[in-house]
Amino acid sequence: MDILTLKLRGMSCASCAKRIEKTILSVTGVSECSVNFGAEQAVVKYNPRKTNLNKIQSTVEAAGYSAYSLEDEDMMTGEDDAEKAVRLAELRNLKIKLAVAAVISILLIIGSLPMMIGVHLPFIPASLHNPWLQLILTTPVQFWCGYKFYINSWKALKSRSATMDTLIVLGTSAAYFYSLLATIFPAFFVNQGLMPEVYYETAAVVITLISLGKLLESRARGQTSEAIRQLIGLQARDARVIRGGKEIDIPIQEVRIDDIILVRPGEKIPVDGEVIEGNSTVDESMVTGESLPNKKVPGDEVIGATINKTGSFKFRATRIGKDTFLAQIVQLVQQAQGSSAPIQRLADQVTGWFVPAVISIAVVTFIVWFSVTRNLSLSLITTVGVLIIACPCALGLATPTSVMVGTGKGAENGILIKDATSLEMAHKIKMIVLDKTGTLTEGKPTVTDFVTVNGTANNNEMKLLQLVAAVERNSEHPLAEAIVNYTRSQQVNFPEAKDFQAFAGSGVQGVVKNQLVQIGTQRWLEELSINTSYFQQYKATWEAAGKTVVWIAVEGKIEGLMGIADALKPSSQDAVKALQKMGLEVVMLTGDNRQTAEAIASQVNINNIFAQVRPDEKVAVIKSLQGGRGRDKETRRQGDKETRRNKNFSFPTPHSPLPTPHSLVAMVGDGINDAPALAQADVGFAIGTGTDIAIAASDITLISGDLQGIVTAIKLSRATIRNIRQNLFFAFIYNVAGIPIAAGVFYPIFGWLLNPIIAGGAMAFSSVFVVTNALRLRNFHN
Ligand SMILES: Nc1ncnc2c1ncn2[C@@H]1O[C@H](COP(=O)(O)OP(=O)(O)OP(=O)(O)O)[C@@H](O)[C@H]1O
Ligand SMILES: [Cu+]
Ligand SMILES: [Mg+2]
Repeated sequence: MDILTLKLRGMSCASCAKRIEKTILSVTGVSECSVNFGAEQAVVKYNPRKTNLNKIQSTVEAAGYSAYSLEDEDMMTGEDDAEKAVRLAELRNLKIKLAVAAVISILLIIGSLPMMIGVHLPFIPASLHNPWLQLILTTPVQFWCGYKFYINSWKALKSRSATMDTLIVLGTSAAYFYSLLATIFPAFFVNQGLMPEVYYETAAVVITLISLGKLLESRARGQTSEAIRQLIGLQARDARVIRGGKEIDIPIQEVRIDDIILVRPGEKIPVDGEVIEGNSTVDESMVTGESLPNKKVPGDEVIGATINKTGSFKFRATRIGKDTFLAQIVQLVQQAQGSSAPIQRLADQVTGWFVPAVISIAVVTFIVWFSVTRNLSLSLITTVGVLIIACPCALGLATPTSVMVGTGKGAENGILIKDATSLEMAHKIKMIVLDKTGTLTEGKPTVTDFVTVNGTANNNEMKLLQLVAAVERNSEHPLAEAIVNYTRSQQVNFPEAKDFQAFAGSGVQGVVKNQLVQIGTQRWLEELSINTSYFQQYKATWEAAGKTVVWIAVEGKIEGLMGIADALKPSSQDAVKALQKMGLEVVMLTGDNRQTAEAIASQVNINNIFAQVRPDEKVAVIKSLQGGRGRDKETRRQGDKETRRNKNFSFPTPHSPLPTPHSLVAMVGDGINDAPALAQADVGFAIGTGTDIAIAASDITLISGDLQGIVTAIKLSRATIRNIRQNLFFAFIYNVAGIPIAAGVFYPIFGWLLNPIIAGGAMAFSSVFVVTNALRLRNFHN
């Protein structure tokens, strides 16, 4: 199965999106397709052996739209020049037509003003009231300015469907042709006992207003994808590479992997790479959202599009083109913007049958009015009003535009939201589970204490350290790294270890110089029946200070104890406080010892702790906090399997009673060993520091390690959902209230009727309102 993202053109409203979706799905070999009207994109899942891009494209074209693939190459350059020229020409054309239509509409309104308000206005020339002149004025508006509506509805008709264009064409044509008959054969109407009234201004003004609405809407919609444009704009244009011993400036597209690139102070770093010479500080805020500049020394990674501050350095390019960190962010945000939120489902269902329903209502309106009143004009006016006001375009725009602005805003703050579903879920979170190491703490532990049973005589201390480091060198656990670094700093060389084994969440073992060395938790060593009744005082003091205590046994006997400290992130305290203030239950989940966990937890004011939880048990903890709920996504199933395999799992008791487990649970982890738990959680936040991010398992990635990002993400989600609700409410109310008024349901009671001109204005501005409201989200800040 391949996945393809298509850029679409020619859609006029949400029912077009539905139609394209159906069209693409009808292609054999396509299994899934979702079209996003706001982003003008389609995501297609297809079997490459049964179909291809060309076939899909030509099917879309046959339905009257155009589609082209978002090629990897263009992704970073945005639309190409030819594409842009076409769009600008179209825009100019639209503006000219609009200007013509507006001038004519004003003349027509002036001409029919005396009739409308029933007063004779001497300064208005009588000729403007002449139906023949009005006919001459209106005809170009109807067929030249309104040409697009005819074309679009004809295309829709050909594939046996109807869109908002159909409604506009039906409504305005009814007004136009009725007036035409009344102009040519007034006698016919008089004979029937009817006034030969004309409604030219209705047709012309409706077309003008809707065109104006479209123009404003497309302009506003252009701004919703501003975040992407800004991201792409961050890219450097060229790079100074060293080739053949010479420094040359080349465009960034020509940079190859392993090129050596020179960066001077104040310059943009062109691509991703690794520093090989020199050092500097780099402002990475545009990508990570983290405001403090980062120090860079040889061996450190640099990210393309970030800005070099103080020093000059050389680096080796490791990722270019679409593989760079920035390109991946752009791609991710684009995908998220194109996805649809569950909250949109209802609106989608409604728009699916909206147009046919409206046409039926219009027909019924006409029949009822005509048979009751025998008044052709009144029947016509109500029918046209229904056709015009009932357009569901605002409904189709309500969610996608807010999602686009919301996800873009996230990216601006260093928060990558995977899809609209995650964005929506985040506002419902009731409980948030924080991993300790690497999430609340820096994840860069250092050995602070080391004691041995036999004291320091005979260099005994260093000999033990040698054994420990020999084993730990084989482990990739952060604690192991701390121990190895400590050993190196003591200038101790260490031998090879044999039979290395790691026990997740417990410790490691290996054979060094024919001795079995075991390093890990007290619990584990006790399980191995090793007497751990030593060092009670040290253990208690270190743990109370929030240090991790690591036990060392050689040949089944305790020989030493290490205290390892991992500093709290500066942001942790405030972030936890903010989360609690938002009404969230904050829980800590860690593999570390209870006392250590408690010490850390008390520093940040967390009361609910799950300690000594093995990595494979974390999924089960999350699941039980969710009330044993299973999840539907594929990744979540993976998590379930994980727990089932672990049959002996007994649920660890939390420190204090937790609230009833039913709420939505979010998990925050460093994204590597916490992956299954992140996938199990309703919303998984991955802490991705630098370029080292595990986006796959999480729903939201915080590019910098700052926990404040969680607060921002939840606030952003809440703001977005509020915005969507406003939009949906407005869009629904507008249609729900507008249709009966236009149909004249209230006419007999209150004398309410909706002039089609007002209906046209309301319809045109409903979508402008929705998009403008979504753009308000751009002002979001936490
Ligand atoms: N390589 C190792 N060397 C020494 N001790 C280890 C090692 N691996 C695990 N341990 C012990 O097992 C405990 C649990 O490890 P685990 O990886 O599950 O959690 P953690 O990284 O300490 O905390 P968190 O769950 O918050 O990330 C550690 O606190 C440590 O005491
Ligand atoms: Cu519409
Ligand atoms: Mg860990």
